Amino acid sequence: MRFATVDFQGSPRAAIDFGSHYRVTPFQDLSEALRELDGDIAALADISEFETIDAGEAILYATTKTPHKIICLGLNFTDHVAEMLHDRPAFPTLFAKYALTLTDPYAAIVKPEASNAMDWEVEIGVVIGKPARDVSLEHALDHVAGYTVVNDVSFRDFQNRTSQFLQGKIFERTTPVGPWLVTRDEVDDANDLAMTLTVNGELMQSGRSSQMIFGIAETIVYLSRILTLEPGDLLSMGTPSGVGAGRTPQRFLVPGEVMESSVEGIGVLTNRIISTGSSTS
Ligand SMILES: NC(=O)N[C@@H](O)C(=O)O
Repeated sequence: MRFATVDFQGSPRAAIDFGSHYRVTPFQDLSEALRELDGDIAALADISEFETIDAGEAILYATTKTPHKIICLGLNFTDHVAEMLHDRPAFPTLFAKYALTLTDPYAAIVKPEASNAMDWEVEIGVVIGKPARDVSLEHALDHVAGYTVVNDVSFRDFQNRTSQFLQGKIFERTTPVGPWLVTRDEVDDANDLAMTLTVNGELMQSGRSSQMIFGIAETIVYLSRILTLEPGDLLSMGTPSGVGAGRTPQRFLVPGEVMESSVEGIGVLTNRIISTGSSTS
């Protein structure tokens, strides 16, 4: 099944994708729906109270607009570790983002005046279903509601100011998520999906999630030793090689450019970079 957060009469709503139309539920987004349904995404389809909107008219918002936690892995693809001149990490390199950092799958993204090193990173997003605490590798994927696409847009000049990534990863409304949440049964093996990113149609990143150093189940086990992963939380699994900072000469995004971030079997994000003061709609 495929789910999305869509606009309904001006506000976001969790919805089920029925191809020609969306069935719109009372929940404000998929994270809230998962929290209210104890992580059982399939139960969303049984909600009796709903409206419908034509798929052609649907405006899609960030799949998860209100996650309690957004936990990201850095340096999790062997070729990206190499291009960034880092050593292979012994443990997952973690950083967080805030809900205010997230934006919609087709939104224009404002290039902040403060940064001149805006970069792209296509990633697989994992949306948590059932709460996960101290889970085993065998059962780890049972806690996954589904997958989505994330572009971990990064600001290298801020990111490299200190040993911590955070300040280069949390600029307001710069991380698109979506277009859909695709349930596990629809994805053959999320640990072996093709991932690409283009800028103005030029291929920048082309990798497979099979290059991940820490896989999805392993990461859930690792994090669940630290804290409870709650329904609607978003994990972002890291990016393959081909980022702007890894190139010679380095290349960064400027207003007018368009990124397309795609993950096989899940979807494509399309985002134009605009300058401050331009309208985002
Ligand atoms: N370099 C860098 O920030 N990379 C991470 O975000 C990543 O590996 O995904």
